[in-house]
Amino acid sequence: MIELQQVTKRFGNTLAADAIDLRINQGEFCVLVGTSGCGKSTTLRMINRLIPHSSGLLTIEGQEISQLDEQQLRRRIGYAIQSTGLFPHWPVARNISLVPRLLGWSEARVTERVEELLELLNLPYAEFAHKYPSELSGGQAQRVGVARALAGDPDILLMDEPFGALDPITRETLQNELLRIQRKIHKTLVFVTHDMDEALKLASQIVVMDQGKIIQQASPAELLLNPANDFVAQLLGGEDRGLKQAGLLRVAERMLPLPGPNSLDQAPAIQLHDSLRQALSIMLWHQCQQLRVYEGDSLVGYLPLDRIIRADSHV
Ligand SMILES: Nc1ncnc2c1ncn2[C@@H]1O[C@H](COP(=O)(O)OP(=O)(O)OP(=O)(O)O)[C@@H](O)[C@H]1O
Repeated sequence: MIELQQVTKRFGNTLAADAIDLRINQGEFCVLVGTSGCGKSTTLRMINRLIPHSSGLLTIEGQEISQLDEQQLRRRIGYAIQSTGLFPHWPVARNISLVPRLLGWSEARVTERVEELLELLNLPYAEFAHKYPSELSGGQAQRVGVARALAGDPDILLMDEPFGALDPITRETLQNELLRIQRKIHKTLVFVTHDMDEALKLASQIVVMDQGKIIQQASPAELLLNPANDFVAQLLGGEDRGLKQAGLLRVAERMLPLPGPNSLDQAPAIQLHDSLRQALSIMLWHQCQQLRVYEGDSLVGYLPLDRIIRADSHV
């Protein structure tokens, strides 16, 4: 668990972090979100001591981080940033192996780890291990950055706008991959973004910041239902909130059993795990009011428009 108690950071007269109280449990995907200059990056960087906090208590598993040695910090906390920070004159494999080497792992263990991580990030070893960062696309470089942050098998992964510079499609792909990876490795993730949609998609807990302070901490669903004030509501997109909420709900939650054989032959299809927002979009596009719901190749039910709008509607 990461715990910040009354943690403050001053840069001269600027209060970049103002008495932050925050507790991030093991396995949590915590996203810090807010407008530019609100103190997200400062808060993140205090956790790996890149920025020393001015006052307050900042502990990891109960240990004040100022008491941890450099080696322990490096082992326990991975860090990925937007510009990737890859060394341009080192090939991918060497970039990824930086922390394991610093930790004194054997050559065989380092190689095994690099292979494992490239596979996890969907970068085939034979194709990518020997490439230089300049030979990678933005999305591939970002994957290598994430692989490098995970290399020492840290308990905690800090990510500062890692997908901020990518085009929307690559960005979405990497968001999905990060969710897939997190389901597999179950680290404690602290992720900074100014993009509320990204926060809603990724987070188990969202921390909204403004002017160095935490304004609200809640799950995506709670935040959408009960924004603490107008500022949070505005960050959530005002009247778009309904659509964003639909983006968090799965078709599975509203689907109904099939009314009878062949009764829906003409209806477009959707997958059980897709969102109600996707369902609504398909209905608008096809100008229809019901969809056939599939789990893989199997037809498992149907979703009428009324059930998107009201959970208690039985049509
Ligand atoms: N090294 C520094 N020296 C002086 N002031 C700083 C320093 N780093 C950050 N600040 C100030 O602290 C405040 C918070 O900055 P921070 O980078 O944490 O914000 P942010 O929310 O991450 O913003 P962005 O999304 O634009 O990166 C800002 O007012 C910034 O100007």
